[in-house]
Amino acid sequence: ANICRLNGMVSCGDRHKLIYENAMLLVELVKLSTGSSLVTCLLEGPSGSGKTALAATVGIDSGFPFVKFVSAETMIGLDEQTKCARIVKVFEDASKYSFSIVILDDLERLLECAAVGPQFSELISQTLLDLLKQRPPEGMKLLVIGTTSKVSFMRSVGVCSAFSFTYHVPALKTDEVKEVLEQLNVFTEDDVHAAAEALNDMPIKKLYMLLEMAAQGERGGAAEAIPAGREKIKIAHFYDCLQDIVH
Ligand SMILES: Nc1ncnc2c1ncn2[C@@H]1O[C@H](COP(=O)(O)OP(=O)(O)OP(=O)(O)O)[C@@H](O)[C@H]1O
Repeated sequence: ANICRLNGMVSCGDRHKLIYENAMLLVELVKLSTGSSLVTCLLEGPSGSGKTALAATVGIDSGFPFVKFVSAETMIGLDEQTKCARIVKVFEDASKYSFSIVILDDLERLLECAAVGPQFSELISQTLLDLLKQRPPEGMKLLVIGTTSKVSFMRSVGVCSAFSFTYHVPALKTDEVKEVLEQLNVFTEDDVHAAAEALNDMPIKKLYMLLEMAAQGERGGAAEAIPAGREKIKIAHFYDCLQDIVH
């Protein structure tokens, strides 16, 4: 059992909520458009800020019959041509449905190229740029959501401007951290405030890592007690863990 899995999605403040709402408006835009339509949206922000989770949530909540992730993880070891073919195939599959979402997860990793020479694949970036411009066949409606933590790199290779909307998914500020901690209920009421005060500019992934560490307890004993809600994280131990991750 761990804290992250037990709690599912938590709300992490108005800024994240607004991005979700905007993205859901794009879903509506795609739905209500007449003829064919292609809407593209880029979620950029620091590593671990929750971009993938947000894109996945929009995919699920859209109710669209075709929602597919394109991610580098499923293409490890493939050559450029094969990767391109895989990506193109996903878009072809999408066009068989009236309403589709394609999530291009972690664009910088999709563009990575193992071969020596340039650090990214021109072939893959050109393929993506073409797909982001290509109008789907008549009657097909497609929303493409890209995610990246390397926005300036994406800008330099022209990928940013290929998306019609861009949203910045931020790391969490103190009050947003507090909102998350309150939902997770891993501190006593007194300690929630103190713990949140110690954290600012924290990507949600890092926050979870820190909490998992702290939940292990000083002697590694309380691994089950805290996720199960039987015990709370001790604030002194939490501060120690925080020291460990910042240094
Ligand atoms: N609202 C949320 N509620 C609960 N967990 C979340 C939430 N948002 C993100 N997470 C969790 O935080 C971790 C990081 O999120 P995610 O992978 O979406 O970030 P990312 O910005 O895509 O990261 P990267 O830049 O490394 O690809 C994941 O384990 C995810 O499940």
